[in-house]
Amino acid sequence: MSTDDLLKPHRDAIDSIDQTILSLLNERAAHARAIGELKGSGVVYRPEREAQVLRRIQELNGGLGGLLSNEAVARLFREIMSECLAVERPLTITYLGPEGTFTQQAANKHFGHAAHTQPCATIDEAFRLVEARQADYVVAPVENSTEGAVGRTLDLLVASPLKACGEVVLRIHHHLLRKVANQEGITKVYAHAQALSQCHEWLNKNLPSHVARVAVASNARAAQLAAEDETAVAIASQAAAERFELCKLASNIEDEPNNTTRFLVLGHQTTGASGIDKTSLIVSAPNKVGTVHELLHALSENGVSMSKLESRPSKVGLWEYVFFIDVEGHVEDEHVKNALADLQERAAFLKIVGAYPKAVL
Ligand SMILES: O=C(O)C(=O)C[C@]1(C(=O)O)C=C[C@@H](O)C=C1
Repeated sequence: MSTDDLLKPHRDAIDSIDQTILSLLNERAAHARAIGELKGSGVVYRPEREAQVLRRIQELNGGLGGLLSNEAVARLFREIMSECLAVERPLTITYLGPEGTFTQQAANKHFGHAAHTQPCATIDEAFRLVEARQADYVVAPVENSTEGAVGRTLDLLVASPLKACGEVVLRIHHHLLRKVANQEGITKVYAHAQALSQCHEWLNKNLPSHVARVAVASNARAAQLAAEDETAVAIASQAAAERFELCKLASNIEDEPNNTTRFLVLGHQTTGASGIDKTSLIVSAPNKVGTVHELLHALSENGVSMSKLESRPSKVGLWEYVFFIDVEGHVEDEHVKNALADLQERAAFLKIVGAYPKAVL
């Protein structure tokens, strides 16, 4: 028997399975449309339900012991839900552009590719469009595992009326990109300041010292500049390499192999509990000895675990600080509710930025 003959029964089986999958996908989309009609002019995107759907799929997949990894099935169902949601109403997500930034990658990871992503010139503008209801959600970076907090986002969180309804965790890989596929005659390397510092050791070891390091607004902008200048290289993502048709001179050049950025998704809605949630808070303490300890005690006394604590100058009084705190659990959970009530009594200022499902993907 020829190879073609041997392939045939498998391909026939795949054709028939695809037909079944296709009709089931359309059946699923019809239910989504019916749900959308029931929601009327209300909020269509339900992060808590999406997290539950993805977690259930992973649980079912684990039980099946099939060939596909939990990560793979979650990615597939992420896209299925994205298309089903677009049947209800397509979403517009703002982010710090240009196209090809890690934030756009984070937006697509969280909302899938049926959502329309809209690049903005600044994080401020990305927030403003959503605040003015000209877009549905904003995705903004809050912290990087090697670089720490993204100050501008944290400052915007203090004043913005938007609420956090999701988080995205993205592994960051940097590549060295150039218009031509060789290392000769390189005079400068363009990158975002954070990428330059995240690849500092690698650059010291692998590029001659006369190569100038030029910080630009984003890694995608760096890729764009490298596409216009053959003597330049850029540090940027795979997406930027593809978008600007650049050659990859070196892959994964970040010094820290677990380099990860965490993003928040913000919109106008409050999100219900999904079962595995986080709550983001902003707290400021009166300027007295021991108050920070007292604030944190309000959490531990009520059995609430903290997953992040970041402080920044409040910009109001000299030496006054605001604290960005993430806790495990949802504001509707009894122990979190009690901790927040205690915190409210001890803090000069308390803002609940939002409660949202822990990232699944
Ligand atoms: O359950 C809903 O509310 C739906 O709209 C359906 C659905 C889905 O495709 O499963 C789609 C969008 C929502 O964000 C959550 C889930």
